[in-house]
Amino acid sequence: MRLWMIGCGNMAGAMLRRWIASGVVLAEDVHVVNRGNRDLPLGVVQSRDLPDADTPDLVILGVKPQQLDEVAERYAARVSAAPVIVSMLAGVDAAALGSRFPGPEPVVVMPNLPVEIGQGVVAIHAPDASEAARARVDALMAPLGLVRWFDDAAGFEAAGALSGTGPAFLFRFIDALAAAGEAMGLAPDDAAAVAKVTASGAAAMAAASERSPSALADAVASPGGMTREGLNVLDDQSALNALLTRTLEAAIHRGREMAAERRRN
Ligand SMILES: NC(=O)C1=CN([C@@H]2O[C@H](COP(=O)(O)OP(=O)(O)OC[C@H]3O[C@@H](n4cnc5c(N)ncnc54)[C@H](OP(=O)(O)O)[C@@H]3O)[C@@H](O)[C@H]2O)C=CC1
Ligand SMILES: O=C(O)[C@@H]1CCC=N1
Repeated sequence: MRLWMIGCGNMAGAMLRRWIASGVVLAEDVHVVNRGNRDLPLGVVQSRDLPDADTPDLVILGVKPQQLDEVAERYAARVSAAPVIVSMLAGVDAAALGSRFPGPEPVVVMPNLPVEIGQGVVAIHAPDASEAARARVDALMAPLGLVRWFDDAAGFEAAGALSGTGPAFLFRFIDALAAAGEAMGLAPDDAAAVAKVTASGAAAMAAASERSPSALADAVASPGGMTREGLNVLDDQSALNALLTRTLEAAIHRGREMAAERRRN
């Protein structure tokens, strides 16, 4: 599959590394346009402009949402013959994408960083996409992890916010566990190592188990033991649930503000 990638930083770079590692894309079939060269897989061409070669099978947009108009102005005509353009820009819906890039079918995705190891989530919203566009996007996204199409905008917004931002919240949780360990007297290195492996082991178990995370928590909490006392703190007045609901609400609120900014422009 031949790709042109306009903007390839943290997120698009993570996707690209997985595409190449999985073999779904060959490095020599990828042309990246960034403002400066990045550390990308060997064989990927990087430049400051799109090539004059034939149009690719897919164009991937990986710049920041605030850069949408700048890159549309510069590249819309050049990509107009491509069959599909995929945007990962938060707060940029299919209408905002399609109006700036006439020609290709617009597909909006919200990936997350663990796609780099094939354990990410890619939420996709493109209710009007043709079967051919869906098949092409599915083939590309399959090696990244869980791929879910949401035909309703609300479902896509909620799933995209949860999966797209979620890794950052979990990374914070790991740090908070380590900090709590330090507060109990652990050396920083020990606290960080123990917190990381505790998190990765528990996450892997939750993903693989037929038991729910709640049932697994109960399995850790021996009756009358230590864990239950700790869970009682987290569960008191649904403290953790309330905190995460507020967290996700704040992220979604910002996504809506960004979407409104793109509509105004
Ligand atoms: N980070 C994440 O976990 C997620 C991010 N996203 C979305 O991904 C997008 C990128 O975010 P992220 O990867 O974090 O940001 P980065 O800043 O890491 O990546 C942006 C990339 O765009 C390039 N760029 C900027 N301006 C231009 C231009 N005019 N022409 C060509 N390339 C340009 C930058 O190049 P240079 O470095 O040379 O300036 C950089 O490589 C955002 O829209 C965000 O909403 C979506 C889901 C998750
Ligand atoms: O923070 C952001 O805006 C992007 C979208 C989801 C994750 N990162």
